[in-house]
Amino acid sequence: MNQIVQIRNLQKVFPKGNICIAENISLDIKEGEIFTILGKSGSGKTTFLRMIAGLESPDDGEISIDNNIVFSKNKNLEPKNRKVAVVFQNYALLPHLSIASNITFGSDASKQDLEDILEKTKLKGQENKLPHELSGGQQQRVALARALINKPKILLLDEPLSNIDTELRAHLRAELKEMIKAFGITALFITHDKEDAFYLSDRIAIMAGGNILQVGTAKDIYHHPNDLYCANFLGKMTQLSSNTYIRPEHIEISNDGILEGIIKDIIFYGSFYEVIILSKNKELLIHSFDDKLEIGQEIKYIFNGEILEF
Ligand SMILES: Nc1ncnc2c1ncn2[C@@H]1O[C@H](COP(=O)(O)OP(=O)(O)OP(=O)(O)O)[C@@H](O)[C@H]1O
Repeated sequence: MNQIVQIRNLQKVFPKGNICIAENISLDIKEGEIFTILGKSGSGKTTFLRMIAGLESPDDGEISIDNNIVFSKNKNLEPKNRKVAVVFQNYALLPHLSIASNITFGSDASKQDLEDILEKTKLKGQENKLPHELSGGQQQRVALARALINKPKILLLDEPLSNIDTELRAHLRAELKEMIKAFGITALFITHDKEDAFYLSDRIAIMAGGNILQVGTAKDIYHHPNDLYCANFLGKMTQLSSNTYIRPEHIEISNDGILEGIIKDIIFYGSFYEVIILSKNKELLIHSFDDKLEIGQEIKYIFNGEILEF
């Protein structure tokens, strides 16, 4: 697979407050993949995306898109010359403009381009409506159509799913993935939400304090976190010794177990139970599907998955 975005030694410090926002970041994004930057608020995700888009200047380093250097010591291409398009939080649609005008706003796309994109985003027949007359899913498609009409090489998505209520969010997330994959476009998605990242991404980079801590598939980073920060960020764990940890799904309540404990609490999460076990004065977290367990019950357990060591 071709590398469509190549980032080398990217550095950026905001002088006010001396905030290091990119500390020597190097990474590659492959053609056709959905690549996610996952990090807590303030980790530097938005600034990173803005540097790729050309909306913020790095202090040092190099960015190439589609084999063209768009930023280096001697070069800083305008956003419109970078073959990128940005989908902003809440889509940033213009409320008083028709769907057609929203899609073509600021673009020199032809009538045929508009027709094509309306067709591809299943918005044919909606072009004369105003944004508020469309459903959440349709509004998202307008935002994608507006981004895609200029045929960018990479789609940059700045937390498009935040501030949307849970039910609609799940629907929009599914449609977003379907659309991106149908267009076959490379996408860089930034989010603080682990679930969105796991759902959408081919690969994920974990960002903290302007650093990329780990890059991999969701499975890679969940099962083989590089450090304790990544491990904790991606899911719950029980500490077993000074440097060993285990995920709740890797402890099993079983009569074959040689370790013993007593159930201290059971929390119902809908599709599974989180069971807190007291064993040798230590609390262990277990995820279980067994709906016969009771608080106070004596149980035996085994470790049935990898023990993480840092
Ligand atoms: N123009 C600026 N000047 C000074 N500091 C800035 C500027 N833009 C962002 N920052 C600071 O840089 C840090 C990272 O901001 P950034 O928005 O890139 O992070 P983020 O991970 O996207 O967070 P969020 O999800 O909250 O937007 C924050 O502490 C922010 O206050």
